Amino acid sequence: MELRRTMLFIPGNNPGMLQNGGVFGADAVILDLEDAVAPQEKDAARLLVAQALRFVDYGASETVVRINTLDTFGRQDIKTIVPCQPDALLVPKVQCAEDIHAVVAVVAAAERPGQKPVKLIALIETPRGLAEAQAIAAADERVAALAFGAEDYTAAIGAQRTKESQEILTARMLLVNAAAAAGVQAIDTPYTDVNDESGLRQDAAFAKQLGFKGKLVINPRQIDVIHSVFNPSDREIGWAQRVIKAIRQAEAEGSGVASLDGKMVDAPIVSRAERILHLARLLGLDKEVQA
Ligand SMILES: CC(C)(COP(=O)(O)OP(=O)(O)OC[C@H]1O[C@@H](n2cnc3c(N)ncnc32)[C@H](O)[C@@H]1OP(=O)(O)O)[C@@H](O)C(=O)NCCC(=O)NCCSC(=O)C[C@@](O)(CC(=O)O)C(=O)O
Ligand SMILES: [Mg+2]
Repeated sequence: MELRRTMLFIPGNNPGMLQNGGVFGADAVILDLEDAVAPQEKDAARLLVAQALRFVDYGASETVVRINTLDTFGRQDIKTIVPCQPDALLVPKVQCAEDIHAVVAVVAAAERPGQKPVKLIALIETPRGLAEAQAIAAADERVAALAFGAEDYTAAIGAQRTKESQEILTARMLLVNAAAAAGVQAIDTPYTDVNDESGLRQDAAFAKQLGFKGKLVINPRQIDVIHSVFNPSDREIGWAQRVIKAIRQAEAEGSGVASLDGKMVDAPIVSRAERILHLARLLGLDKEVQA
């Protein structure tokens, strides 16, 4: 499982930001050729991003490039970018499984022999894309995650965007379900007020509660806040360890159900605890913790 707690957008036409983007510790950097770049700057940005992939050290961050749609600049983006070996492409405004098939065909033709296959992350930000999200997620084995773009989505459905975000609750839940049904990750929309740390913390905590595995990020100051939310807390790790202990003891006594703090522990609780411990191990947080 890839860690994608934070995926930092870096405008593809900003050499300074492209140069420094690796130092912030985001799980992924998204070098953006789409909406952060004006049409007259697309060609220059594409070359800058290609150079960045070759020469900038993004450390442990997954390298992702947001391409344009195939009916605009996307084909040229793929031809130039894929040979520079990004880990993944973020495909915007995906409407249906056929959009993924079309991108896969262009990507496969652009890959060099022996190159590690480039993964795809589908950005779901249109009403049709949301309606088809499960088919999109299952369209090809390259699809590793669905990401949600709430600004384009709410604009398209004519909803008013609010801090409370009630208007995107259903969309968020549908997206998490579609991703889970296809066995891929769900990544939440960016929080656009970069100066509102407590709002970001609340928003990220709610996204985690809904089942998202991380968030798109627009500013480096948002990264630590989001990591602290998506990292399992000592309390969660301690609870998970006690769940595993309790179920092992019950199994040794011939039962598949245990009791912990007066609450039933059975298979789904155990699998939640195992997911927490798996994430804790990935993050090196799997020390003995007392809840
Ligand atoms: C928001 C703001 C203007 C704030 O500026 P500020 O100046 O207040 O930032 P400060 O914090 O003061 O910066 C302190 C230092 O960090 C550096 N620094 C800042 N941001 C950095 C960064 N991202 N990467 C590397 N470095 C960075 C900066 O250069 C400075 O470095 P230095 O001068 O050396 O000290 C700035 O962050 C920014 O431009 N973000 C990227 C915005 C963007 O990419 N949007 C498009 C993608 S979203 C999207 O498309 C979603 C969606 O698809 C969703 C949907 O559909 O719903 C859609 O369509 O909307
Ligand atoms: Mg968008």
